[in-house]
Amino acid sequence: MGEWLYLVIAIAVAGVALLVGLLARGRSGRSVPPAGGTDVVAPPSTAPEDLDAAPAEAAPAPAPTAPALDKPEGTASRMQRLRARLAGSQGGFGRGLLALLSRDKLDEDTWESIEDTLLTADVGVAPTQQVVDNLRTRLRVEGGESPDPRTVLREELVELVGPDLDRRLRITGEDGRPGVVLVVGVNGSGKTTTVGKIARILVAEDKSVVLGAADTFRAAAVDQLATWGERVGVEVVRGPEGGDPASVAFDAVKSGVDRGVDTVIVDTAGRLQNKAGLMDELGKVKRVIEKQAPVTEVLLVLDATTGQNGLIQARVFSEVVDVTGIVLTKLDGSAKGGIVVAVQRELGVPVKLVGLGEGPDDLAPFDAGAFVDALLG
Ligand SMILES: Nc1nc2c(ncn2[C@@H]2O[C@H](COP(=O)(O)OP(=O)(O)OP(=O)(O)O)[C@@H](O)[C@H]2O)c(=O)[nH]1
Repeated sequence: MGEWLYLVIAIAVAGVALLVGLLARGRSGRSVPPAGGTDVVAPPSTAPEDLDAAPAEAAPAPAPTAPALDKPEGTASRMQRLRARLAGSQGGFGRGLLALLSRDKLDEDTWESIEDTLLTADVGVAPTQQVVDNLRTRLRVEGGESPDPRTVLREELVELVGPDLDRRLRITGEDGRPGVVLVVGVNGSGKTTTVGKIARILVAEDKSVVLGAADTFRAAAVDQLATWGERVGVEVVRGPEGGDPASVAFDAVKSGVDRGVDTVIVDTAGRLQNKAGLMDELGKVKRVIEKQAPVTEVLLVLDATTGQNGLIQARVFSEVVDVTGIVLTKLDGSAKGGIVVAVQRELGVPVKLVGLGEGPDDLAPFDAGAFVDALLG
């Protein structure tokens, strides 16, 4: 009798289990168990138009968080976009040269037009003469097949721009200390904007950065830099308005050293009232910084639209500080890309970065081949 009772109970339990199993299967509509044997249940099938609808049971409200940070544009898309912009602003100059060189007959009038085109693009007198002489020699048809003007022009322009110059930014320090980038240049050349843009490039490359707002002369510049920093979560060290720029620079580099960041970038004031004043101020900023860590890069920011005037300013700055690289800004607003050649010759320092717009990611490393390709379209 006892055995019978056990048997009946066992059959009843098995029956209930089977029924529950069938019901569950019917509800989920699934015929295959989730792969991997986990207990993750696939979400109920949702019609596409329902995807945006809020779920019936709202998720708990997110805890208040810090303001969302900007995600700086990645290198590949930035470069592609800016190359197109460079071609847009400089293409006329390059394509104009190519059209002249592609004429059936290269007479004296044509050579004169080629020379004028180079001079108008701010290449400078001596480099223009040199490139015209080389083109004349190489494109002289001496029987046989005539050389391809595009290939010859490309090679000559790349050579003019300097394919072998070391254009790497020295943003890394030694002995565990940060790299220190000092950014100098006249008012309005785009220093503060450039400091912000470089910070974004570094953040996009997962580098840690501190900014020093040592342009204490102009309160707006300090606020402007603070905004650039906030947008990408970078610390900006600032001092009182009209305070000592060297002291802000010192504090910024100290903070960078203490926090063990990769790079400190210091923005400076651009007053050019007289050379002695500038020398005193920038000299002091550099000396004071170097109590903490060596300055690894001094970038001179030059506005490409200022032509010969810009070159004179560049010379004054290079006499005051040991410039190691040039940032040519506003190339988007000037068809005079030849200034790259002129300024490199003038200072003996490579152009390392070019500014191609007011957007936060409109700064690109300079590359001779890519630049000439953009000129030729
Ligand atoms: N179109 C264009 N505008 C730029 C570029 N770089 C900077 N600018 C603009 O130039 C103006 C001046 O830039 P700032 O960064 O304030 O110049 P600054 O040298 O720091 O000026 P001070 O603080 O007065 O010394 C701003 O309106 C920038 O948006 C560029 O590459 N292209």
